[in-house]
Amino acid sequence: MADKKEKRFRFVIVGGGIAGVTCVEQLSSQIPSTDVALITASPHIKAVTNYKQVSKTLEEFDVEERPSSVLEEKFPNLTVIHSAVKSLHTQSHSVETADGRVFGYEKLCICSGGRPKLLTQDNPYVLGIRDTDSAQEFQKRLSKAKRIVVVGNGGIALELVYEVEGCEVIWAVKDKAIGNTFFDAGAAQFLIPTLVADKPESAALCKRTRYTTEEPAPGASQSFTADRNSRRHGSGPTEAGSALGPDWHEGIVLRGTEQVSRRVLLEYQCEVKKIFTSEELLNSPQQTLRLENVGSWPVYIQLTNGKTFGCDFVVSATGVVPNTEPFLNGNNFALADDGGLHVDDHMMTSEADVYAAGDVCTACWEHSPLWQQMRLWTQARQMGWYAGRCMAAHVLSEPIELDFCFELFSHITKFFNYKVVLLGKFNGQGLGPDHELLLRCTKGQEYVKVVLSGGRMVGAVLIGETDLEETFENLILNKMDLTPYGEELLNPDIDIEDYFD
Ligand SMILES: Cc1cc2nc3c(=O)[nH]c(=O)nc-3n(C[C@H](O)[C@H](O)[C@H](O)COP(=O)(O)OP(=O)(O)OC[C@H]3O[C@@H](n4cnc5c(N)ncnc54)[C@H](O)[C@@H]3O)c2cc1C
Ligand SMILES: NC(=O)c1ccc[n+]([C@@H]2O[C@H](COP(=O)([O-])OP(=O)(O)OC[C@H]3O[C@@H](n4cnc5c(N)ncnc54)[C@H](O)[C@@H]3O)[C@@H](O)[C@H]2O)c1
Repeated sequence: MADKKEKRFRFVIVGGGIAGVTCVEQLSSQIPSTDVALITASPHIKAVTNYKQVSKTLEEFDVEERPSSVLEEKFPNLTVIHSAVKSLHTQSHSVETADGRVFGYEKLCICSGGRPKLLTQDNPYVLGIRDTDSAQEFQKRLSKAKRIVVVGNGGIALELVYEVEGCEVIWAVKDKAIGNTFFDAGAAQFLIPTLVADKPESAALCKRTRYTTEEPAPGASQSFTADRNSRRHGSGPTEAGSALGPDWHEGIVLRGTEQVSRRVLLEYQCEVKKIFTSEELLNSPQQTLRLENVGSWPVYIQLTNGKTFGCDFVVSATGVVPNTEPFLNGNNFALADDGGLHVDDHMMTSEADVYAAGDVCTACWEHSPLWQQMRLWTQARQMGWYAGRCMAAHVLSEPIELDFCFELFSHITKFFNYKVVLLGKFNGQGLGPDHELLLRCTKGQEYVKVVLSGGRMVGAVLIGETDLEETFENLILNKMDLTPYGEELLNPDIDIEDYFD
């Protein structure tokens, strides 16, 4: 390492995903004369386009994969290096890439993202979905599949069970309701009928009520079948490396071999006990399967509820692990419990002059009472942008305060073809029993849940075209005492926007 010729840059950013690219853009526009290097393992970079600030904290944007030359043309100060960082030497302020080059830095920002946290690492029948390569592999295997098992209850699982057609899906969730990372059991109940046949809804009654949920019994199953006529056709592939994001499935056909359309069997409150091939099963002394099933599937999955399913393959949609490995050896990074690089309120890690942003880091500052970290595209952009600002402020010796975007958690997404907006402590996270829920639900149309604490709105889940996000965001940010309004707050006959004008 000492013999290798080193090229130095003032700023080095690692990772061409949303966090890294946004950080580069921010640095380059704040200090146009400075030299910046973007080192990325992937051949393309991700760019935010059509950015729209929907309200004070809610934002929407598209993400495009672009050749890195587009970024270099825009910022003449920028050099893009296509190679993976193999090691980091914080003492000498340098990184070494897989092709043996060494780059020195004054300030470094690690934006290397995450990778799927698979149920098992070495089983060819267990797939994760992260980037284009893995999405294409999934699509290829699905096109020959009759039955798959999806394990996990977060964003990817929710998207897959809705999108996959022509293949039976066994969906194993460890919770009592679907979608636990994004919403509560009430919202899950609202969404579940969407997995059933696409019948036109009869005129729905709008009702407002206190929050109640009906949970399936432990180990219970539910099955759903739907007819769908629509088909999507493929567009060009995306590059390997960076995480996919909103609407990643829009461009690809997710279809199995069967004529049936969507068919989902839900297994609640169970985890995976064992995954084995048909050969392993035949050779196993304790045979737990009925013999007629043996050999008809390439892989079998045994669940903790005692059921075993044969399938073509298993999708492990069980979260992400931060990509920290190349940076740890020989350094002294503080890591959070989830394996992310510990960052403070200036996006600084515990190593001097090393910052981190996006899925690779864990926000360890004292959070605003209404914000929490989730590994999302929006937060990757916000963190990259703020890290760039902090790095610039530090070299210019300017003061900088935690950005307003970390004041209130907000996320807009789409599940089961419904617009979903999440605000603040949307699931009452960390509030204990000391909170109240108000609910308005119109079957097939909208689900509105408000979380109140001490009479103040602290969170909301809005599903459907509710048009309430901006007003609710204001009510949350203003910390207004809403006790006098009681349940009128969700009265559908009152135009709430005018009400609080
Ligand atoms: C299937 C899927 C669907 C999703 N849908 C949504 C959604 O609807 N909404 C939403 O908000 N979020 C969604 N997400 C999450 C979102 O995509 C991520 O949170 C976000 O992309 C993280 O951005 P990032 O820049 O931190 O990391 P990444 O996008 O993972 O980028 C990391 C970059 O670092 C590079 N890299 C890694 N290691 C090295 C190394 N050693 N040296 C050099 N370069 C390296 C990689 O090549 C890549 O370019 C989804 C994720 C997946 C997988
Ligand atoms: N629309 C969106 O916003 C969207 C869509 C897709 C993905 N994403 C993001 O992409 C990333 C990856 O998605 P994901 O769905 O893999 O992660 P996730 O964090 O959203 O969900 C992981 C799920 O797996 C479950 N789980 C974890 N370990 C398990 C185990 N051993 N057995 C059974 N279940 C287990 C968890 O309880 C959780 O329900 C996440 O950061 C997610 O937020 C977001």
